[in-house]
Amino acid sequence: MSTTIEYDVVVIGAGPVGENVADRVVRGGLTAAIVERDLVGGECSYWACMPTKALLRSASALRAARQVPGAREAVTGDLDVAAVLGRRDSFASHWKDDGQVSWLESTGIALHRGQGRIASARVVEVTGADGVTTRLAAQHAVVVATGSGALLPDIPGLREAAPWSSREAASARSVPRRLAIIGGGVVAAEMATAFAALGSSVTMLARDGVLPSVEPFAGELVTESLRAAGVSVRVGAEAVSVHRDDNGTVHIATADGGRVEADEVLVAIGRTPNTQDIGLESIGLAPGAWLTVDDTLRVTGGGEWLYAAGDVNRRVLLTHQGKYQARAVGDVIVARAKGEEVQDGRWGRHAATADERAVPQVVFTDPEIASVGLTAAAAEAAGLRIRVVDHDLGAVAGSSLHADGYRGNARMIVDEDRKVIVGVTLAGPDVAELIHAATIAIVGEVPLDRLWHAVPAYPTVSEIWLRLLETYGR
Ligand SMILES: Cc1cc2nc3c(=O)[nH]c(=O)nc-3n(C[C@H](O)[C@H](O)[C@H](O)COP(=O)(O)OP(=O)(O)OC[C@H]3O[C@@H](n4cnc5c(N)ncnc54)[C@H](O)[C@@H]3O)c2cc1C
Ligand SMILES: NC(=O)c1ccc[n+]([C@@H]2O[C@H](COP(=O)([O-])OP(=O)(O)OC[C@H]3O[C@@H](n4cnc5c(N)ncnc54)[C@H](O)[C@@H]3O)[C@@H](O)[C@H]2O)c1
Repeated sequence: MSTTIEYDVVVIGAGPVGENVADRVVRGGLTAAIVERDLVGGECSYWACMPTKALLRSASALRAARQVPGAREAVTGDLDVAAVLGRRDSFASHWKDDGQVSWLESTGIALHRGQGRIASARVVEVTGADGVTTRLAAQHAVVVATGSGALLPDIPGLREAAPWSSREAASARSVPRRLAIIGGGVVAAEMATAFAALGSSVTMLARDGVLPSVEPFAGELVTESLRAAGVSVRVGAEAVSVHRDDNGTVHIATADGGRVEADEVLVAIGRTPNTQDIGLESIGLAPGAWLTVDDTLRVTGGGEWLYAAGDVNRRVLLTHQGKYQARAVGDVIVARAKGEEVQDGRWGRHAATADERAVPQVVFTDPEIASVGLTAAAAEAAGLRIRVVDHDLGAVAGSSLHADGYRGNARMIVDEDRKVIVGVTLAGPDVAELIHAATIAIVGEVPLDRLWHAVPAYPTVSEIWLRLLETYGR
């Protein structure tokens, strides 16, 4: 055991969230160390957001070109799979973290490589690959930003069949001829889209439906388009046993008596927190559990020095929202350390208020699903008196120009008591870039009367805003 190194703040986990926490802390004038056992940059950079979106982007560009006469005629071939995988490799930085390490160096954040474990209040021990343990003492705070890993269900034979998690899908070196996917959520839908476009024969076992947490019309559009792309979407099918035979073929049996054969099976049924081996037991918390936090990201029952941000607190499992939490937690640690005022009220600088009801997400399927805030079902469950306003996204001038046969739908949820928007879902080609306008309307609680004065440019797809307001009525 070496001597103890002291910092103001110690962050465990150098994913996008941990990096941003450390950055805010250092910008605020404190010293910070970050502990990472794998690659600096985390899941998002190497095995999640970036490589998966790179896998999807080429097919999406090809589809877009094929929907516009003139461009369509210029597209004469299919996807170049090797080029797609090559571009993906570069977006995953070839699974090397030199770039991110240089950034850490430039900001003055100290990096300690190894498994970080809380040893006692304010103390983190880091065990490196060489077995040497370094002790870090945090003057003000320890922030757990260890993220999440893929959840594996207890299906007989599944583990022995060496299934893919999202990691193997995102970093695949080749495209399996047949790919089975257990799950129907975001990872399953995106990877079915990507691998079908890359040439796999894909079967999706969507026990609870396709994208069950988005507005139903959006899930239906994606299901329809996956089927049109040749994906066998089996809604309601539950895998009950899995077996990989000596030839490498995976056999899956479903509860309804169905059978699926594949070369690889991807499991995408949600996440589990990376808290199994971070020393939580040393401070009386349960290993393996999600960490519950207050709005300033302080861990419930963890002592005033312990915070958790990003996937590990289960508030929202998305990079941008985790980074938003990181800004709040970094700033609140600095404020508390300096004895400055803590602004933890609703929408205060140090509170992650948007996590509750203003979270944007884009699912990069065909069509894209962009949403923010509440769905109609969620708003009703929350007891709001709402009006649901739907409009055909393909019926605005900008959409018809954007692509021939543009198909899509838009839904706006209005809180009738406050006359503000509390949810928006857009389903259609290239809607990703439209969603921020909705996020601003929701976070700003812009009254509908005022939104009439936010005039969308003609002829853009954004004219959907005007159509939604007209449908609602003035
Ligand atoms: C396939 C897939 C695609 C996704 N696509 C998107 C997307 O398009 N957009 C989006 O917003 N979100 C997306 N997400 C979600 C996104 O990846 C996560 O929300 C994000 O990575 C969370 O960041 P984080 O920093 O909390 O955790 P992570 O990125 O998981 O980083 C945690 C880091 O902590 C390290 N660590 C863990 N335990 C220890 C320890 N004890 N000691 C030292 N280091 C440790 C890990 O090695 C890791 O580097 C996707 C997720 C998946 C699975
Ligand atoms: N574009 C993006 O923003 C993006 C892309 C990928 C992942 N992510 C994030 O990563 C996280 C993980 O994604 P995910 O798809 O693994 O989880 P998810 O929560 O989106 O979907 C999991 C799905 O699996 C189903 N399921 C649960 N247990 C099952 C079982 N035993 N058998 C069959 N189905 C089962 C659930 O009903 C759910 O539909 C999500 O929270 C998501 O927000 C985001």
